Amino acid sequence: MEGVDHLAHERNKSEFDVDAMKIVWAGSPHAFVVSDRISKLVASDPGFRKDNRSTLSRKELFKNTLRKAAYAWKTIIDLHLSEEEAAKLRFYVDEPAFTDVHWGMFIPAIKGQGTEEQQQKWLPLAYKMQIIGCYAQTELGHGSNVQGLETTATFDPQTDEFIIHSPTLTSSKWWPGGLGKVATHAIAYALLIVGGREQGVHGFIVQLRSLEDHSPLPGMTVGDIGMKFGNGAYNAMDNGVLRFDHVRIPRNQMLMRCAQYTCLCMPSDAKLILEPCILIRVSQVTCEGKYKQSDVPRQLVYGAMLYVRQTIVADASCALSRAVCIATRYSAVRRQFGSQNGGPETQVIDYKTQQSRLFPLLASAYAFRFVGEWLKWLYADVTQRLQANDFSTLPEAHACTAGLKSLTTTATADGIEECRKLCGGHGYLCSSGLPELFAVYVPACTYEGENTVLLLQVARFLMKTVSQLGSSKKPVGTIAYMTRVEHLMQCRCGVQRGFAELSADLVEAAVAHCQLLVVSKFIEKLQQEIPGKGVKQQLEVLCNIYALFLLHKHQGDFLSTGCITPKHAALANDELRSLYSQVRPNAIALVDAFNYTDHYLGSILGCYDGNVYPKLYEAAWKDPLNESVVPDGYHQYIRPLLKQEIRTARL
Ligand SMILES: CCCCCCCCC/C=C/C(=O)SCCNC(=O)CCNC(=O)[C@H](O)C(C)(C)COP(=O)(O)OP(=O)(O)OC[C@H]1O[C@@H](n2cnc3c(N)ncnc32)[C@H](O)[C@@H]1OP(=O)(O)O
Ligand SMILES: Cc1cc2nc3c(=O)[nH]c(=O)nc-3n(C[C@H](O)[C@H](O)[C@H](O)COP(=O)(O)OP(=O)(O)OC[C@H]3O[C@@H](n4cnc5c(N)ncnc54)[C@H](O)[C@@H]3O)c2cc1C
Repeated sequence: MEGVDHLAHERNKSEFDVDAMKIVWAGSPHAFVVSDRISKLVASDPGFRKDNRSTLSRKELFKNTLRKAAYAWKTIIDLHLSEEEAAKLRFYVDEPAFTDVHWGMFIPAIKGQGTEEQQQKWLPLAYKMQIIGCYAQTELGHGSNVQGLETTATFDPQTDEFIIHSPTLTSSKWWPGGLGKVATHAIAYALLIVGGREQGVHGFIVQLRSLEDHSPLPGMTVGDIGMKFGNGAYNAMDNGVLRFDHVRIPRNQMLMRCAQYTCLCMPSDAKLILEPCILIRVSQVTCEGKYKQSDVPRQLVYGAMLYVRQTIVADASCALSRAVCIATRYSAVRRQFGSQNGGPETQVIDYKTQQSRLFPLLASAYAFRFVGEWLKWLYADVTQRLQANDFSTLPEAHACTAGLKSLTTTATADGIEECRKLCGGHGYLCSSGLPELFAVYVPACTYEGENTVLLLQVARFLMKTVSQLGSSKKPVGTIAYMTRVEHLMQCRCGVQRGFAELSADLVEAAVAHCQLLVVSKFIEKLQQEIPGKGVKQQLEVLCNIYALFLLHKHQGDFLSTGCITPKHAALANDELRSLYSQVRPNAIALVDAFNYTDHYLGSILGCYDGNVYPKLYEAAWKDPLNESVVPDGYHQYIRPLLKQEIRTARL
C-alpha cells in the first residue's frame, strides 16, 4: 500500500545513527544540507522527470536533454544558486549532456592551462554560458596516445596566427562530448609546428559555430558520431566528429600557461603574459619562428585530465552506491524459498551467497568515497605546489589519479553489473534503473584514459621508484612502503627485464598499489573524529570487509609470496563471514545514509518504501506496447501465420 514503509522492520534493526552517517557520506554538515535540499528540489520538479527516457527516440532524447539543460540553467538563475548548489543540481538532474563537458572539462582546462589574461577573457563567457565548450583531444586514429595526435597548429608569423588543420582522415577529432551539435567552442589539442619544427601537443581555443545562428564556421566539418552502447541516456550526449580545413586563430588562443610565445619583433601587446608564478624559464618563439622548450614539465598540458580523473573517482563512489542502494533494498524486499510451516519465505539478503556478493560492494562504495576525498585534497595540494613552481609531487599525483581512476571505475562498472544480477530477472527491467546506470557508467573505464593504459602509467611510476631505491632518493608519500622492496635491487632481475615483457604482471602490481592506497585512506579516515552513535564502528566493519575481501580474492598472490599462511587465509574467510553478519542488521540503514531520493535512484526495485510489486505491475501498463490490446502488426503478420495464409500474405 502507498505510504506504508515495507522496509520499516529493516530500518528498526539499525545499530547506528543514520543521520550522522548521512553527514559522513556527504562530507560535512554543510555539504549534507546543500545535497539534501537540492536533491529534493530536483525530485519535486516535474521539469526534471526522467522516468520516460527509455521510451524516447534518440532525437527526442537529445532534444529533451537540451530542454532540461536550459531548464536547469533557468532554475539556477531564478533561484540565485551558488556554484556549489548549481553543481549539485546538475548532479541530481542526472542527465549525460554537453553541460558535463562544459563544466567538467572545458572550464577546468582553461583554469589549468590558460594564462591570467586568457582566463579573464574566456571564463566569464563560459561561466555565464554565453559560450558552450567541449574538450576536443581524441581523434579517430588516436585517443590513448596523446603525443600521436595528428591535428596540426602551424604558427604563421606573417599574420601572428595559428593555422589549425586536420591533415588526414585519422586526424578527425572523434568522441568529444558536446561537439556533435551543441558546443560553440572547443579546446582542441594539436601538434604545434613553429618554423617547420614540431613542438609537441598543445591546447588551443577554437570557435566552432556562429554565436548568431549556430552554423559551423568556415573550415569546420562537424557532426555527431552516432548511436552508442545500449539505448542508455548517454545517447543524449552528442559525441562528435570534427575536421579542420586550415582554420586560422589568433596567437593568443593557444593555452599558454605552460609556455609563452613571444614574438620579439611584435608589438608588446602581442606578448602573451605568462603565469609569472609558474615559470622558471619561458619558452619563446621569435618572429623568425625559434621555439625553446620551457622548464615547466610538458605534462602540465595534460593537467585537465589529472583534474577530471580525480573527479571520476568521487563519481565512482556515487555510481556504485546507487547500484548498491537498489540491490540492498530489493534484497531485503525479495523473498524466495525457505518457508517454514507456511510462514514467509526467506529474504534473499539473508542468504550468505547474497551477502558475500553484495556487502563487499557496499564496503567499496564507502571506500571509494573516502579515497576520493583524499584524492581531491592531493589534487588541490599539487595545484598549489605548481603555483610555487614545485613540481615534486606531480609524478605521484599523476600516478594516484591515473591508478585510482582505473581501479574505481573498473570495480564500479563490474559492481553495477553484479547488482543487476543480485536483483534476478527484475534487475534486467529498465524500471530497475540498473541497465541504464550500467550503460551510462561503463564508458568511464575508457574515457579520460583507458584503464589499462593508465595502470601502465602507474607501473612505470612504481618501476621508476624501484630503480631509485639504491640511490639517496628515498620513496615518500604513497610509495614510502616500497623501501621494503629493496631486495628487488639486489636481484635486479625484476628491474632489468623489459617493461613491455612484464607489463601484464606490472599492471597487476599497479592494481595492488592502488588497492593499498584505498585501504590505507579508509584506515586514515577512521583515525579522524567521527561523531554519531555507532557510526565509526560501522565504518570499521566496512573497512575490514573491504580489506579482507581483497585478501580473500587475491589470496593466491599473498600465499605464493609468503605474505600469509594458509591458516591466515582461513581466518580471513571466517572473519569475513562474521563481518557480513554484523552488517546484515544495518544494511538498509547504511544505504539510507546515501540519502538518495527515489527520483535520483530512478529505480522501482530501490524505492525507499520497498513497495516494489505494485509499482512494477503499474509501470508495466505504461509501456507504449500496452497502448493497444491487439498489437500493431497482428493483422499483417501474426494472423496470416495463425491462419496458415502465410504463403499468400504480402509481408
Ligand atoms: C564525474 C565528472 C565527469 C566530468 C565529465 C567527464 C565526461 C567524460 C569526458 C571524457 C573526456 C575524455 O576522454 S578526454 C580525453 C582523455 N584522454 C586521455 O586520457 C588520454 C590518455 N593518454 C595520456 O594521458 C597520455 O598519452 C599518456 C598515456 C600518459 C602517455 O603520455 P606521453 O606519451 O606524453 O608520456 P609518457 O612518455 O608515457 O610519460 C612521460 C612522463 O610524463 C608523465 N606523465 C604522463 N601523463 C602525465 C600527467 N597527466 N601529469 C603528470 N605527468 C604525466 C609520465 O609519468 C612520465 O613521467 P616519467 O616516467 O618521469 O618520464
Ligand atoms: C563515452 C565517451 C566519451 C568520450 N568523451 C571524450 C571527450 O569529451 N573528449 C575527448 O577528447 N575524448 C573523449 N573520449 C575518447 C576517450 O578519451 C578515448 O576513447 C580513450 O582515451 C581511449 O583511447 P582509445 O579509444 O584510443 O583507446 P585505445 O588506446 O585504442 O585502446 C584500445 C586497446 O588498446 C590497448 N592499448 C593502447 N595502448 C596500449 C599500450 N601502450 N600498452 C598496452 N595496451 C595498450 C588499450 O588498453 C585497449 O585495450 C570519449 C570516449 C567515450 C567512450
